Amino acid sequence: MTTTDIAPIIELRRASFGYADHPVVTGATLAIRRGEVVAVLGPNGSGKSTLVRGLLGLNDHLGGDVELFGQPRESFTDFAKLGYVPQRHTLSASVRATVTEIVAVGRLSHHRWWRPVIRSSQDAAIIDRALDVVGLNDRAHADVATLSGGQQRRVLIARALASNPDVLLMDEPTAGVDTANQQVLSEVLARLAARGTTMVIVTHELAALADIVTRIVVVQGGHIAFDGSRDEFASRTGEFASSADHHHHEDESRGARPRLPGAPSSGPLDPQGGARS
Ligand SMILES: Nc1ncnc2c1ncn2[C@@H]1O[C@H](COP(=O)(O)OP(=O)(O)OP(=O)(O)O)[C@@H](O)[C@H]1O
Repeated sequence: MTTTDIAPIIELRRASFGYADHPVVTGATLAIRRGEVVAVLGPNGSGKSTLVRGLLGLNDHLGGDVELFGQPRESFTDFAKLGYVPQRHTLSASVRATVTEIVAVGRLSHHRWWRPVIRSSQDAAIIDRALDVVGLNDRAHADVATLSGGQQRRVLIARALASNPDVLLMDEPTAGVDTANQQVLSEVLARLAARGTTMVIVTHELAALADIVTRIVVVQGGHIAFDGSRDEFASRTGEFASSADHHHHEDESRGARPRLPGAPSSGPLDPQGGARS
């Protein structure tokens, strides 16, 4: 392995993110390396989405450092390397588009904007492969409005995959999806993990992903309260029980107080924000 292989592809050092001048996530220190499958857990409103969106530059960066592929995020431009599947996002029923057309949007970042987008045969092959991974080849020409919520999530994952990202960041990919479709989605994620895809997955359904997750990060009250292996996490299940498999309830999500106990003074918890190496 060369140094570039082991250098983190995402690195936060005491990073803070929020909205306007209001910090929501503070002092987050985290390094994600190639091949890792990281589950981000935590109570509703603890700041998981703010953390993921923050490292992508989608909210305000209020302190500390963010490096993407070894470069400060402020000067980083190659966002095609980061595939993002946003939270609670399905495709609008008012937009008439086929599955292929939506997935093709993932190719846009590979085309210079001033040129008309002419899909090459290489693009077509990549789109095909992305649809194959999410098991939607047979719906390629279907109108997206005719798909179920779970299928639409898979279209969005395929769109992210079509940009050939180095890392996939997914915000609750299985939320609001029925059990059968959750199973299909877990299989999709397992297939991606088997291909060595680096993934950061915000989830309340750890059980569905337990086989593929290599590392768990718990966000609690805007801090990284735990960062460790599945085994370390399992040995502290009691402490973090409410972080995993806590079903999402929209009503209690905003402004909810963290339900997890306070950080103890020893062990993998770091009250300063998780500065562990
Ligand atoms: N667009 C926004 N503008 C202002 N404040 C926001 C915004 N989005 C989130 N917040 C604040 O940040 C806090 C954390 O929200 P965030 O969505 O990051 O939590 P979460 O852990 O992802 O929650 P959930 O599990 O419910 O998705 C919220 O309680 C809210 O106060």
